[in-house]
Amino acid sequence: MTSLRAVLFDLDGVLTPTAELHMRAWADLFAPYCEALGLAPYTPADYFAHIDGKPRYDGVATFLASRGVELPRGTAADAPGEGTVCALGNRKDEIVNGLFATEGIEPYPGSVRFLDAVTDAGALVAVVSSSRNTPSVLAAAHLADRFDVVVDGNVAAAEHLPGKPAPDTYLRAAERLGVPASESIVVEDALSGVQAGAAGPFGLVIGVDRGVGAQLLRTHGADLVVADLGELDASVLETPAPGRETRA
Ligand SMILES: O=P(O)(O)OC[C@H]1O[C@@H](O)[C@H](O)[C@@H](O)[C@@H]1O
Repeated sequence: MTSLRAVLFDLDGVLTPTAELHMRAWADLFAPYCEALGLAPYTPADYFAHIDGKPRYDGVATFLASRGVELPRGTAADAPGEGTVCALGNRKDEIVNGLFATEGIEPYPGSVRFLDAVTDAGALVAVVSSSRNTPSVLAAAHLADRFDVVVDGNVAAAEHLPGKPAPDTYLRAAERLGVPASESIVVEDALSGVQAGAAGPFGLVIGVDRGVGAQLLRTHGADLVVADLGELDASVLETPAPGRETRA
């Protein structure tokens, strides 16, 4: 049996509890927005279905579409506000950075134990996140020097890589590590993230259930679901994904 040689970790919700802060910031943005416009109220289910794991402006556009709202895209230089997709995304970025500063960022202890275990076993490791805040979140969590490769929202924008649920950012990370995707594990907590894993020829897709629900993670592409990465050890590097070789 071929060992899996690389582990590609999502960041928010997998390595750090920052998905929760992103979730709060999106609610702070969209709950009053929906109320003011008389739209159906924003709920946590909207985050999981439309926003979680996706690049910032894709999340805004997908949520607005769910309420039948279409705004001009605008540009990343738009002042935080409500007139364009980018302006709304930039407002949310102000809110989430405020939360990062006031709440602080510590990694999940179980995730650090799993990272230690696979690294000690010789696996190469990467972070693959849609977030453009990845460098500051990794630094705040004291994880910046733990990864061989980082493919984040900034790299994706610079290299014109489509974001999750497309598999491209994960494929790029495996390529940069010099490990075939088929020998790489994708670790994700978001539906868009496990979909990205299932859309590529990866060796294994692990779902971490931080609220999405184990069954939904499985039906969207996870081969294996855990509540916390502390449940796993380096033996996962020997885990074949059932039927994986028949996938794209
Ligand atoms: O706005 P950022 O920091 O670039 O992050 C984009 C997305 O990054 C993902 O990692 C989060 O799951 C989403 O909640 C977030 O919206």
